[in-house]
Amino acid sequence: MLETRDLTVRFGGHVAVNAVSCAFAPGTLTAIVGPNGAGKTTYFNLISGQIKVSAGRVALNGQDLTPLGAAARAQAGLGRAFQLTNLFPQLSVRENVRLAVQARAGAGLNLWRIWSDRRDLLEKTDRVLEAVALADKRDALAASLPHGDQRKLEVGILMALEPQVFMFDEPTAGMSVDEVPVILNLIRQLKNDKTKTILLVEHKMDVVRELSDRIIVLHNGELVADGEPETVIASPVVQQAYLGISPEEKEAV
Ligand SMILES: Nc1ncnc2c1ncn2[C@@H]1O[C@H](COP(=O)(O)OP(=O)(O)OP(=O)(O)O)[C@@H](O)[C@H]1O
Repeated sequence: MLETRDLTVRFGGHVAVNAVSCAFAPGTLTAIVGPNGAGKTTYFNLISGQIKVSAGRVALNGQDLTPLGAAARAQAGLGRAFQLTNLFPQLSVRENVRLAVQARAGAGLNLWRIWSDRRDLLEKTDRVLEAVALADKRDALAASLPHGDQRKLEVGILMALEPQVFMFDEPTAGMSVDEVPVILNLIRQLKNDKTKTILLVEHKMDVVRELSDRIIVLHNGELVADGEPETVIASPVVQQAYLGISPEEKEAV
């Protein structure tokens, strides 16, 4: 169970995330929605350890992660897709995944190690490449891939690391229409696993509606709604705060 308790961060006088308490169970996908500037990415940054909290705590399976930096939190089981910064651009697609598989297996990050004795790790690398639909591009340099393929590779790296918690911040941003379903399928596969905790920041409501078991809404840094997707989407607070229409206007439409 991932939990945030009274999680708060202030930037100068501005409270970007304000006392957010929430728990996320394994086997669930929670979408985090809210208008621009609501604090969604900042909430993610506080959870994954990219920024320090002003107050409150983050815990995973009862372990207090708050004092830990981002790397230690990743070790503890938090996995976040980082808009391509996880990639090694000058390595091939396969080597990128292979290093993640190797790291997960505790085999270290030595690219030159002889791999023939670890057939299981090579097989896992190939399984991940199949899963992210990059098997036919395995020998291409990561840097040479189109944007959508780089995002898929990043998800593959994350899958190879097998974190307990997967955090996706607008995973389909900048993708072409035909690439979007591949990423959504991957997230669906992770969800079907039933053991992973998945958090998704997403603006596209159709994606949110389709994938999520639960939606939480942030507005001005505060948690203002939390519940089943249909109920939350229909709630006045979302109609007003997120979609920008008041219930009266909606009547008129
Ligand atoms: N490092 C920072 N220093 C100062 N202010 C910041 C910092 N990071 C975020 N903010 C402010 O905190 C607020 C929340 O920003 P955040 O990026 O978390 O919102 P968001 O909900 O993810 O928005 P979007 O949907 O546009 O990505 C904004 O007002 C933003 O300007």
